[in-house]
Amino acid sequence: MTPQDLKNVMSSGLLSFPITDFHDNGDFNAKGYAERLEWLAPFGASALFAAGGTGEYFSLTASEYPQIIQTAVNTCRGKVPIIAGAGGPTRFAIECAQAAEKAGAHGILLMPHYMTEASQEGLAAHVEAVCKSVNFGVIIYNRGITRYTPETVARLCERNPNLVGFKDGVGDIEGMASMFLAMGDRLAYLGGLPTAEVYAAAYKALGTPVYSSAVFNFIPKTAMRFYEAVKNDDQATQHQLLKDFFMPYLKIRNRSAGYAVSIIKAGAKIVGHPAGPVRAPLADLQAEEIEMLAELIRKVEPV
Ligand SMILES: O=C([O-])C(=O)C[C@H](O)[C@@H](O)C(=O)[O-]
Repeated sequence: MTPQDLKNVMSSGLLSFPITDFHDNGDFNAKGYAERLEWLAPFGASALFAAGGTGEYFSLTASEYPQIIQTAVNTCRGKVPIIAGAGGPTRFAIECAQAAEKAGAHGILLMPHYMTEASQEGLAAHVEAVCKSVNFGVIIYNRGITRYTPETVARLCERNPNLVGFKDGVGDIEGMASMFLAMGDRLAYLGGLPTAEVYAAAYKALGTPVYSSAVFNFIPKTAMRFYEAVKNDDQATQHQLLKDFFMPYLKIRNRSAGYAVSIIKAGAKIVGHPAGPVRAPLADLQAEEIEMLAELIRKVEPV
């Protein structure tokens, strides 16, 4: 897939980040992961991000990463494009990006560099080194301490034709509006805040309607229904689902740092597609919280 093709894929539809399956001892469970992707692929997401944030990229080892991406590519070939997470230290991000390209992924989402603060020049050098190490498309991820200004992104785009996408996980409306107005259709934009549904209508009004859904992992039909409601400006359905599901869901998610991922694994288990535990430093939901989540799921997708 060319970088331009990747940009086109990112320009419409609902995208999602599958969780990564682990055995009870924490090892990667390739069979479970393949079964999960087989299950999710037909629900209509326009691309799946393997080993992204919800896929616990930040907890994966260098040796298991290629296996995860290869499993995703092999399982989804001909069904749905696979974009791989890659990030952390520049050289590690390059190793991952090249492994993903070799495995047949369709592009990468360049995750934050972690830990240290960095100047715009430093961030630009990091992104450029990764872009130049591969031929396929690169999407940068605005999140945490990795925050790009429109000037930095404009310079990067001039020098790196394969930089085709910008994913926002910060939620600064002024920042996102400045980026979109400065870069226009040079980039594809993805709203990717934790529980992106809550921001979807606002981002659409800004001119960037595409978002990724983590809840797609366990209520894919509802996630698609919400996406259709946003697409068609059907506020009644959006508000109903926000009231019935998303707002009480946020209350559970906000009980603990890191639950944005743990709650997705809990949801998958509740609907009969368990992916095993999360890895430290995340923690799994408590029994009482799992029961609260199950109750909510029954409201929108009764079995
Ligand atoms: O890696 C990530 O940032 C994500 O997993 C993004 C999520 O899908 C986010 O958009 C959400 O929680 O809906």
